[in-house]
Amino acid sequence: MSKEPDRLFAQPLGQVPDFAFNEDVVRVFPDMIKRSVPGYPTIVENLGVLAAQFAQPHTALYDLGSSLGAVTQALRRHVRQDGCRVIAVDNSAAMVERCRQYLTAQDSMFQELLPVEVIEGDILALEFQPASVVAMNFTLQFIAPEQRLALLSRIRQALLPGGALILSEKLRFNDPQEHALLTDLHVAFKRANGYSELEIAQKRSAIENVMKPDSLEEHRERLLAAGFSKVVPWFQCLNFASLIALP
Ligand SMILES: Nc1ncnc2c1ncn2[C@@H]1O[C@H](C[S@+](CC[C@H]([NH3+])C(=O)[O-])CC(=O)[O-])[C@@H](O)[C@H]1O
Ligand SMILES: O=C(O)C(=O)Cc1ccccc1
Repeated sequence: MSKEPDRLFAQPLGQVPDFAFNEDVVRVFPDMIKRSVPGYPTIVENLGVLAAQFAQPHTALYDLGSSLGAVTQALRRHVRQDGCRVIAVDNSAAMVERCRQYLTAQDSMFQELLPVEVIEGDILALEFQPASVVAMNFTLQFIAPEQRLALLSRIRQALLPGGALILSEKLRFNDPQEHALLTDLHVAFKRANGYSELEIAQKRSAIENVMKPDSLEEHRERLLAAGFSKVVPWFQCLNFASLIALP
């Protein structure tokens, strides 16, 4: 894993460009996500444990918006069902290239890992194979809001009985006081992880046009509208949460 620290927003940028998953972000991504998303390491590790409970023999396990493949690596280590394969999908060429390198490194360190395919492509254009596990770890929030229901409906159609969608997202809150409190506490988390006020402010303006969080209520209603039968939150740390949605 690259150990390069995230200083992408440390200098005044004048006009802050919209956030993009480009080569600069790829270089610092492991550090950036760990210092920016409270609970991220816990979510990734437990996602493997959860997935192992839902995986069905001879099915696909998807990691949608796989970035550098942290979730894919957890799936490959934890799932022991016969004949499962992991399909990781990301539309950032820079992410996909580095992800493939990390997975090759994982292959050389562990035996009996699930086979994996990394696809460079848009998850909105993906033809889903029958799947028992679909993980979207902080990816739906980057999909245009008007496309989210259709995507979740297609995931629901691909999911087999006994399977699950595991959906992690940054949340917003309808109650203004709750929203302000958890947003302030997230800023405190970033500060405690060494980000300056300038870094925090510039990152906020970089992501505000490209990342649109929903509330827990919106997620639940949309998942039910997409045909899921049950939505169970299993983790929340400040304004970041992860849900299990059952077909
Ligand atoms: N339409 C799309 N199609 C495919 N990929 C997309 C699309 N839109 C965005 N992405 C990809 O979704 C990923 C979101 S990061 C996921 C972290 C990872 N899951 C992790 O657990 O480490 C979340 C974050 O950085 O907050 C990026 O790699 C984008 O290129
Ligand atoms: O940094 C933030 O404030 C976030 O909300 C999370 C995040 C993490 C990594 C890339 C983009 C957004």
